[in-house]
Amino acid sequence: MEGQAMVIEVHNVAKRYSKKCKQGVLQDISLQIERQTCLALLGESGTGKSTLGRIMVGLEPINKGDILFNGEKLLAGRHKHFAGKIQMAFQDPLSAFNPRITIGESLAEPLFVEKAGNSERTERINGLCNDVQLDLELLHRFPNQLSGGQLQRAAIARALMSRPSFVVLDEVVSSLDVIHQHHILELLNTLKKTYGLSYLFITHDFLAANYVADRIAVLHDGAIIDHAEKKANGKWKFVHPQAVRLQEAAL
Ligand SMILES: Nc1ncnc2c1ncn2[C@@H]1O[C@H](COP(=O)(O)OP(=O)(O)OP(=O)(O)O)[C@@H](O)[C@H]1O
Repeated sequence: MEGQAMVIEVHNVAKRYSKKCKQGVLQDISLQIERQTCLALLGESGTGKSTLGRIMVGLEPINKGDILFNGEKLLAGRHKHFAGKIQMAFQDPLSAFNPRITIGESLAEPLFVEKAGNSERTERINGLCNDVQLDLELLHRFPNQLSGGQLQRAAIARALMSRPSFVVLDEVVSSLDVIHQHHILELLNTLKKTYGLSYLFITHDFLAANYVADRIAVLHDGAIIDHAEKKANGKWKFVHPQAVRLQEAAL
């Protein structure tokens, strides 16, 4: 990967929530994501995937190491400094929305921050709803009046509203049925190309990773134990027994 433009780089990151714990949640994590590529972070529950995702959007402080976004050091708490260029979407899309305002009002919020005028707001909201195939009628509803699939499309539109270049997708299809999972994964692939996005796609499901990822890093007990690139024949070659087990369990 030497010489390729990296959107985000994680160098030797360690994270410990409490000094009382002997072992930290993450130990010596290093990874990089190039422009317009998707790195899937695959691992079982409790291995530290969401923690690493939150660290990579600047929501969580670290105990050791460095995170670079477009070559600039990312410090927890300085998320605003990157002006929406890094975004995150979650398993429970309801958590992305204020229950007291309509979906349309929620989608407009990042545009008010940018001081976009009325016509630009309408244009960008309509454009993104079109891209994520969200019916404009739904903009007048409140979050609890949408289905899980509709809400996840709206959450993705909201994450993309500020025109980010890097998005952390934390188990974004886990709560959906297989048909809707497939639709959202297809949508993510299209959006990646349309907007030149880079993703960290957090999942416990090898099949979901296989669908969207250019590379997969396997996280186990807070460490990256294996790393594979999709071969030309669409296959992956893992070496570590735990990574092979995760792959075989899905097939
Ligand atoms: N804010 C926190 N304070 C203390 N411990 C935490 C906190 N957040 C997570 N942990 C602990 O860190 C470990 C890793 O959690 P994390 O949510 O990062 O794992 P995960 O791989 O994303 O799991 P899942 O797939 O179940 O969401 C767990 O043992 C969890 O209890």
